[in-house]
Amino acid sequence: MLNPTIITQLQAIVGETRVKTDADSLKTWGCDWTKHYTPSASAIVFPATTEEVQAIVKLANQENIVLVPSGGRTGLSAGAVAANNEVVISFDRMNKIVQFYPADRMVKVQAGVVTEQLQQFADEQGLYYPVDFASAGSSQIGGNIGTNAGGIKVIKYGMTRAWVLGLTVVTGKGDILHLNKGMMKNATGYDLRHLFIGAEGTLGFVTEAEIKLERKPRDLRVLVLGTPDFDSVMKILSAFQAKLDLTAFEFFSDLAVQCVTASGDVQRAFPEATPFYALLEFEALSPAIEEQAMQVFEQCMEEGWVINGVMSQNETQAQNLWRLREDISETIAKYTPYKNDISVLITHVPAFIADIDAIVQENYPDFDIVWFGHIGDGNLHLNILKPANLTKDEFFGKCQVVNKKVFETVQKYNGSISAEHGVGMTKKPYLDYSRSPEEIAYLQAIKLAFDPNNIINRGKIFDVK
Ligand SMILES: O=C(O)CC[C@@H](O)C(=O)O
Ligand SMILES: [Zn+2]
Repeated sequence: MLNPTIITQLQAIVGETRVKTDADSLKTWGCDWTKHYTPSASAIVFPATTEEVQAIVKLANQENIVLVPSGGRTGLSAGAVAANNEVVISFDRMNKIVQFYPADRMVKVQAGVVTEQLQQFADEQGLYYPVDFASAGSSQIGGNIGTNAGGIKVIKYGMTRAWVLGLTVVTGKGDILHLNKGMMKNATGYDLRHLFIGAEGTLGFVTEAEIKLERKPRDLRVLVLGTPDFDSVMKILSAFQAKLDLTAFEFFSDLAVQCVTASGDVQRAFPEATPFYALLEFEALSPAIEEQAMQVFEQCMEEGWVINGVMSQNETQAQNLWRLREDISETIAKYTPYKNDISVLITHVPAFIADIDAIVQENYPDFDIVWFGHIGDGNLHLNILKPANLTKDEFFGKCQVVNKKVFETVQKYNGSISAEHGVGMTKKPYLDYSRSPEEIAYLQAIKLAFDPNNIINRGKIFDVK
């Protein structure tokens, strides 16, 4: 329970109606999509400017109040969950496009701008914001920056980091910093902007960002190829990459397709089921490129790597094929899945998957496993579905035991325990499988340099003394 005088002080900063303490609001803004924790926020505050955020941070330092940043609440690692009576700072009101710089192909936005809103703005200018994922309709740019969000176009366009040219932040100390100010070139020492990207809001609040835009892709074609086994998926990747510049390369298993098509409004790519599918996309900039793609497709069929496949003939078909991949996460949510978001070098993917498969077969003989992911980037999403006869706690307990083996394998291949969803609270106990003790000590020192009283997003990624 928050002291009523603090509520009054928060209201004095943001306005009386901009502080919510009713049960519904505490529940809604106190959590993200993670199902592991019970939200327990003490208040939700909706600032409208960087200066208001600064005033809140200064008050929090004086009164020792812990703050949790909240964007579109689509996170999957509990990075934006308030489970310990924290005050949540929501960016819902900071949703304006601030300024467009056509000569720089850049736009300055507030942190609460929704990803899709930015994509649409870019489109209206004849340009393109390439970071894309299924939750683009809800996720906010500030949250994307916090997790260095990836998604379905990383193979060509990189992660969110590649598109952030500048940041305005309020540090945990309450200082406003303008980092890199949108410049392409700036060789003046440490680039603090990059520390805030992927920091999951532990160093301070991102309030505005300068975002680079790109030329629009043209004549995109989507191919879905059914494969007899996982190894064929990687052979298909090499065959296509040798001849074409891909804008996406994803994979998923037939169980994923069963879950998506069960929803009723998405069709299979072709009638017969195959164990795995590769989805790839490229720009058919000329008939020769399209011809080249068909040749590789035929070569893959001759090699036995592809059993069946289709190529989109129009935009609607392309969208339907994409939905087979993009709808997976949402359609499996009802099974309370235990999620892994792991990555290794592409070189190691075949051996890594074989090891993970052996662990899964031995330890989860009775559980349904949905395999999918951005395998062209070496990123696998492993989702274990909860059997109806187990409670959530029993199920997560069992998965956590097996998780140790999964993460030992990640470590064996020098991989990451979180490729794109972040560490938050769910992956915090496993951080040392990907980061050395020396590295974690530097991270903790950096955290305390920006947030000496440990006011912002306390207990996320790692603990500090
Ligand atoms: O739900 C998941 O495990 C992955 C969600 C998202 O990163 C995706 O690639 O669809
Ligand atoms: Zn993903």
